[in-house]
Amino acid sequence: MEMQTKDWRQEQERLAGVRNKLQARITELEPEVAGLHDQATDIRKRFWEEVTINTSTYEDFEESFYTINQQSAILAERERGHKLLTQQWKNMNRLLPSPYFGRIDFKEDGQNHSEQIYIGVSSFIEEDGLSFLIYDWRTPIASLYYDYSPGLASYVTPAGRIEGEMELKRQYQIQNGHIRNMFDANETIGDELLQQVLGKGADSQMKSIVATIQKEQNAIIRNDKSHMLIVQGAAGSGKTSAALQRVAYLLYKHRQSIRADQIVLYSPNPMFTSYISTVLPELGEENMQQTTFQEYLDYWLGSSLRSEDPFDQIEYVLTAQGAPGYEARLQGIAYKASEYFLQALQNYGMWLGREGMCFNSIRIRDRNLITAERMRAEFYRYDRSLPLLNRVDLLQDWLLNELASLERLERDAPWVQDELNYLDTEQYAEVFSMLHKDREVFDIAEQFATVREKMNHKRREDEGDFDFSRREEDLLRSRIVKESFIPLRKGVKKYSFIDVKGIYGQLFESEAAYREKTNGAYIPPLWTEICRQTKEMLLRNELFYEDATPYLYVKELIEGVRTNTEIRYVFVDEGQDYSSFQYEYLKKLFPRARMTVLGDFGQAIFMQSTSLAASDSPLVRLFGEAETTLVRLVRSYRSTREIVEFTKRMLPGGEEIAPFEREGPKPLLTTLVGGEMRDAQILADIEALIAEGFDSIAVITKTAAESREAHQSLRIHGAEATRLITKETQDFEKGVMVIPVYLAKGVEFDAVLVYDASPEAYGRENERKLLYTACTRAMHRLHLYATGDWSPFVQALPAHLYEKASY
Ligand SMILES: Nc1ncnc2c1ncn2[C@@H]1O[C@H](COP(=O)(O)OP(=O)(O)OP(=O)(O)O)[C@@H](O)[C@H]1O
Repeated sequence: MEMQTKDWRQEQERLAGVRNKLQARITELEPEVAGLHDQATDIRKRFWEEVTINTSTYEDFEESFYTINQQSAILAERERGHKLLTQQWKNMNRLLPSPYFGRIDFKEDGQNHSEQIYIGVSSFIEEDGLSFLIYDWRTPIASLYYDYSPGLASYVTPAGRIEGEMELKRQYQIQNGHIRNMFDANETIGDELLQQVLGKGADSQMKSIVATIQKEQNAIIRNDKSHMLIVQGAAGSGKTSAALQRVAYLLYKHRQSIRADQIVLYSPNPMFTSYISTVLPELGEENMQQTTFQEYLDYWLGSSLRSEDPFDQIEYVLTAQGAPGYEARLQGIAYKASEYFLQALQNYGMWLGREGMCFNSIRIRDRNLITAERMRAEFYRYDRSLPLLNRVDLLQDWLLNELASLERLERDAPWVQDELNYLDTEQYAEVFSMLHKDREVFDIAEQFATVREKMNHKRREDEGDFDFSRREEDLLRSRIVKESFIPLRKGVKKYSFIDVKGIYGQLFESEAAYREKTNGAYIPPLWTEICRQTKEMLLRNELFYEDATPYLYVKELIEGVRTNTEIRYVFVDEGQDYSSFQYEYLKKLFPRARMTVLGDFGQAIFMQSTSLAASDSPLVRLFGEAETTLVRLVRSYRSTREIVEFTKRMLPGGEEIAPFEREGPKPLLTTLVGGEMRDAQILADIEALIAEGFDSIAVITKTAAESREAHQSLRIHGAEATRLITKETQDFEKGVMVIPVYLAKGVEFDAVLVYDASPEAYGRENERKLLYTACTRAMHRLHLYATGDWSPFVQALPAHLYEKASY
């Protein structure tokens, strides 16, 4: 929209005015911020010099205690003040180059003039403490900016809904204190600023979308009602962006009660973690905790068992077709992620309550101290109505008692005698001096003994005496035995007497046994082979990825559930890639947390995927319908209209996906006569893309194996600078890279080159979503290559959606 010059001038003047005030406040705060900092460090340094600890009398002690308390109270007060001021100071500095990005003029019903609301990344209030020069984007009134076009509008405050009329909505691009651009929005004109933002190139770091949050995204960001918020959103619809804005919103809204480390976000891989790590700091907030499910599994499984990671699992699924046992493994993956299996394990828990618990004998020096049989007998003696957990605790107490009495008996065991004989003089000396110390410590007894010695004119027992050496030996024996019982006791406390591996393993003995133990659970057809594979892994102290969560589930069924009550919000990104099992798990792990799950079933490329949106989705059942809100995002912001039109046709049900209006060339399908030709052509295309100014370019392959080959062969053809991305890659950088599709999830590139779009690569139904995921990583350009036929998912697309080339 054309802007009146008068408006421009006024806006420039206001901007200059606000910036002056910001600058003034910064200058004002500067010495205080610096001074406070000095003071605080100063006090901390002198802290222990000023308080002398005097404990000779009780009053002195009280006095010192009081001084310490007082000092630390002053310190805490100063530090609190310091933190607040520093925060303010930082906010002002962040505002200075670009104080705001939006403005609305709002006339509240019943008022006769409208108020100008300028919106920025944090609030800035006049010296008088009353008028807002800038409103934080998270304030209630700022939601008007995101939710409405000019016209009737309303927003919700803690006191109720405020209605009125929005007379103006204006967007600004302000850089280094200058207005670069200004747009007025009305019903017909879309989001100009968004148009501009989306036209730019991909970055190695995700950016905040605070200035252009869309209405449907705003609903996600500000949702504070449900226990479970599920977002099913098309590729590029801003799920991750909205999630991060939501974290910032929650931190603001609940700033009195929630810290950043009480929010945890599950990411698909470490590279993704680095990709999104700058968004919150950019918004002036601290980062939430970030982790992956794998990290958690590894932590709790400890060193006793090694779990495969999800990337090795998917690599197997994608590359091992035709290998013996392949079909069974696939069935196993699906089954072990299902609610059938969850139910089966719950039933198994009941069964274990009646029979079949497995224990590890407690052994000392290749000898059974307490056998598994004894434990089992003891265990099933307890009241059967008690839950498994409580009986395990009873058994634990019993074991600790048993150990105590066995320890006494053990002192006379032959091996202890052997050890005694091998003790060196140093160890003897140590015990000897211990015995003497004993004597000095009990100095009343010592004095008494001395007196008695004098009275009786009799020398008392000493080193040379028989009794003394017996005591010495006793002490040595008990020390030797104690040493070797410490680990046993520790083990019992950590439940290592429970044979979880055996308990999990015995589920996979035979079909009939499984049926019996799980109360007639559903069994997949290739069960016998699934059993064989599972047991083979267990024998090597390994677990398939699909077994890891169920294994922990069984472990906790018996040992009790681990919980973290600190965490208040859990975010799961790429939520379609988690099994119902894993969700069940997260729910238990964080009993006081609300959950936000974001994902796209269209990109469900792992076998254990969960549908997020279906009415019978296990996710909805997790907290129940009443506690769950489901939001769908269908507008795709990442890719140009041409790319979205192309990709959405690959998905059944993809019709509902709507592109944001941004134009570019159609996807290009290049057919080549051979692999050599392909590599040469890909290199030429990369050169051309770089010349066009694109600097984030990804050659996407189906598997890691294919990535390695492609990378190798592209290098041979001259692409030295190309980077190979593997599951170990920690940082996301710009440039040209080769990457397997399952690692490219969640990130985006200026240009995507699908290395091999043949039927061999993407032919089976479960490969459809892989191809879709690969293609939807592209923002501006999409190229596909094939050396023979095209994948059926490409062939099925109408020809007007792409260009063709062949060499
Ligand atoms: N409101 C918005 N304003 C500006 N940019 C946006 C907005 N929403 C989304 N985007 C941009 O669209 C792109 C895709 O966003 P994002 O990665 O959050 O989508 P996603 O739904 O998580 O995608 P995927 O499912 O493919 O991982 C990003 O570049 C993001 O900055």
